[in-house]
Amino acid sequence: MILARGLRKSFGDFEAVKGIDVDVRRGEAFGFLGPNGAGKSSTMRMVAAVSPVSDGDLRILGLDPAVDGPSIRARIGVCPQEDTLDTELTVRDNLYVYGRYFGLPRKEVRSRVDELLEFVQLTEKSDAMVEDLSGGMKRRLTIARSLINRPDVLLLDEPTTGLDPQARHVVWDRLFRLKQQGVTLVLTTHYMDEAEQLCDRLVVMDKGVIVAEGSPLELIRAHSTREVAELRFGVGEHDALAEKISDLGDRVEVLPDRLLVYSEDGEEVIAKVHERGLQPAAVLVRRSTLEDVFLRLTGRTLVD
Ligand SMILES: Nc1ncnc2c1ncn2[C@@H]1O[C@H](COP(=O)(O)OP(=O)(O)OP(=O)(O)O)[C@@H](O)[C@H]1O
Repeated sequence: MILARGLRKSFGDFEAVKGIDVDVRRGEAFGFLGPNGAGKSSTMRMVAAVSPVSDGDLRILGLDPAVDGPSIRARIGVCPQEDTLDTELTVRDNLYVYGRYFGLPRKEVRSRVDELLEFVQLTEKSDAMVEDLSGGMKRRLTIARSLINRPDVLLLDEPTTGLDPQARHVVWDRLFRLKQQGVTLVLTTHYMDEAEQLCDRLVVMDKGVIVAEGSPLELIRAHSTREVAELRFGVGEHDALAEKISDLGDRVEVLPDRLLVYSEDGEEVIAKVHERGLQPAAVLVRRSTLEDVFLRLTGRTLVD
C-alpha cells in the first residue's frame, strides 16, 4: 500500500526525514513511533501527498505522489493532528460538505453520513454545532470525515493525543473495528500501550531516521529483557544506588523518579536488592514494553 525507499524531507538546510525505507502491507495497522520532532508528521504529510518528497522514492497505492497526487488523495483518508473541522457547520454538514468535495452524489453522501455518524457514535449530535462538541467527539468526527470516501488507507497523526482516558478508549475501539473491516491503518502515536495492542508492525523513529522496526513482540524480544524491576528510592539517591545494583540485571536505567533494572526475572532482582540491605520505598515487577525498547534505542522516554 505504501512503499518508501531512501525517503527524505528537508526544510531549507534542515533535514527532518533522513532517508527512510518503509513498506506498509494491505490490511495491517502500521505505526510510526517517536518523540517530538522525530519526523513522523513530516513523513505522514508526504504519504498523504500534501507535502512534496525532497528525495528518494515514494509510492502510495502504487502511484507516485509527484504526478498522481489527486488520485492518491481521492483514495486515502487523513486524520490530521489538529482538528480542522468547520466550526460554523453542524456535525452532519461537516461530513456532508466534505463528501461533496470528493464529488460523491448527494444521495450517496447522505446515507454515508448517517452510517459514519452511527459508527463514531455521534448520531445524537448530528445537528449540534462543532464548537459545542467535546474534544473526544471532535476527534471522532474527524475520523468519520476521513472515512467519507471509503479510503483504502487511513492515515492518522496522533489520533488520541490530548484526549482523556475514556475518550481515548472510544477512539481506539473504533480503530480496532476499522482494522477488522480490512482498512489499512497508518498512524503515529506517543502511547506505547496503544501501539502495542493495535499495530501489527511499527517503526521507531528518532531524529529523522528509523532506529528499529518489527512487530511489537519482535521489538521487545530484540531490544529488551523479559521483565523489568522498577525501584523507587528517595529523591536524589538514584544515581548512587544504580551503581550498587548494576550487576543485578542486564542493565540499569536511571529515570528522575525511579530505577529500572532489566532482567529475565524481576522478583529475583528485588530479592537481591533486599539481601543487600537496600530499602526501596516502592517496588514493581512488570514485563518489558515498547516504552523500554524506546528508552533503550534513544536514551529517552517517549513521554519527555
Ligand atoms: N514546515 C516546516 N518548516 C521547518 N521545519 C519543520 C517544518 N515542519 C517540521 N519541521 C521540523 O522538522 C522536524 C520534524 O518535525 P515533525 O513534525 O515531522 O516531527 P514529529 O515526529 O511529527 O513530532 P511531533 O510528535 O511533535 O508531531 C522538527 O524539528 C520540526 O521543527
